[in-house]
Amino acid sequence: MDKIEISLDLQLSKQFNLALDCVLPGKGITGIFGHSGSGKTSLLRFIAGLQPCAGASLTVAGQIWQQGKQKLAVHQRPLGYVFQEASLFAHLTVQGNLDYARKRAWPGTGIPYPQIVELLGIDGLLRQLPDALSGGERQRVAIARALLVNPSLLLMDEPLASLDEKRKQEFLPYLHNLHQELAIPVLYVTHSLAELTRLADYVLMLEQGKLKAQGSIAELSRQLGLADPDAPFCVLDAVVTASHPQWHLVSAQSQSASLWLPDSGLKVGEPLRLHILARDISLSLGNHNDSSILNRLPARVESVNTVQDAVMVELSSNAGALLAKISLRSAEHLHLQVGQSLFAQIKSMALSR
Ligand SMILES: Nc1ncnc2c1ncn2[C@@H]1O[C@H](COP(=O)(O)OP(=O)(O)OP(=O)(O)O)[C@@H](O)[C@H]1O
Repeated sequence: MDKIEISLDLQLSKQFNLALDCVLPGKGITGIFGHSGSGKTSLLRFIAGLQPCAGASLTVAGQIWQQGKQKLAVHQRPLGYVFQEASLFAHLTVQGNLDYARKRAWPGTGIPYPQIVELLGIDGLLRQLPDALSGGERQRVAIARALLVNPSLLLMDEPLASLDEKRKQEFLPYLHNLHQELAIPVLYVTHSLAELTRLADYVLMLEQGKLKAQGSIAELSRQLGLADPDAPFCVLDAVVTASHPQWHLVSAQSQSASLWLPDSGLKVGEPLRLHILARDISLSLGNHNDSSILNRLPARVESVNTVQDAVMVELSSNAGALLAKISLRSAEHLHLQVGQSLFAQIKSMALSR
């Protein structure tokens, strides 16, 4: 019931066909990820009702948006849409833009207005005109406006694309905070792995209009981590379990493993998404407790692949799937083989959010 069910076969041009049959979670952020031209925006446009597709079907949280001849028009779909560039009304102040959305809100209880304003940090901008805002501020207002219509589904098409790297980093915490509060699903289009692994709970990977993979970030961790040739990584979800102020460290639980990591003002109970570079994981045949490395996880070698001048080792551990990048020399020295048991070592200082 509480899901998004999509089935479409859309011939957009002679060369491009978007064909999908999938069920997405009815809560949390689903990242729609793929290279340029893979069909991400076309999928959002179909969901919004902007891209017609005969014979397709779409159900959102039990409500049929399209099936057979039945089809809700664009204005009948309770959704919010945030585009790459914020499309605010230039003649209205920020307050005016927000009021416009509030007057058109769908019935039901969404996040209350004062909380939306606070979560997106736009309280000080309400009297300004859109032209006086920075790109990041405009996008925050655009998100607030999209939420104020009390949507059942929020569509975001590369909302950070127009921001420079510094502004993106400033913006991400707002999305992160919002994520904690939102009860509705968000479909978030991006081709940035960093954004995806930081924000998404679930991923739909597209390739040339077809579904390449779908699953939780943890399930697709290896596939996603290997997709970044410059800095392969793995992702672990953890929860802070204890604080150790005397060492400026916290303990966090990831599946059944306990990890040490730097205390950057983290609270006990706080969920974390750890992004670990493959080059920050070393391997050892024994459990060397005489080293400075605090995190030593028993692991099993799942695959060993030589990639250019290094060796990528996929591992399973009681913290989740790991990826280690080691030298050819080290791989030879350890006689690495699939099925081998060893220890994955991760410096606490290498564990960052
Ligand atoms: N209305 C249309 N008519 C014909 N072809 C279209 C139409 N809309 C999109 N396409 C084609 O469909 C393909 C997918 O486009 P789409 O914009 O959905 O990809 P994308 O993954 O969002 O790309 P990007 O990341 O570059 O925005 C492209 O080859 C595009 O040229």
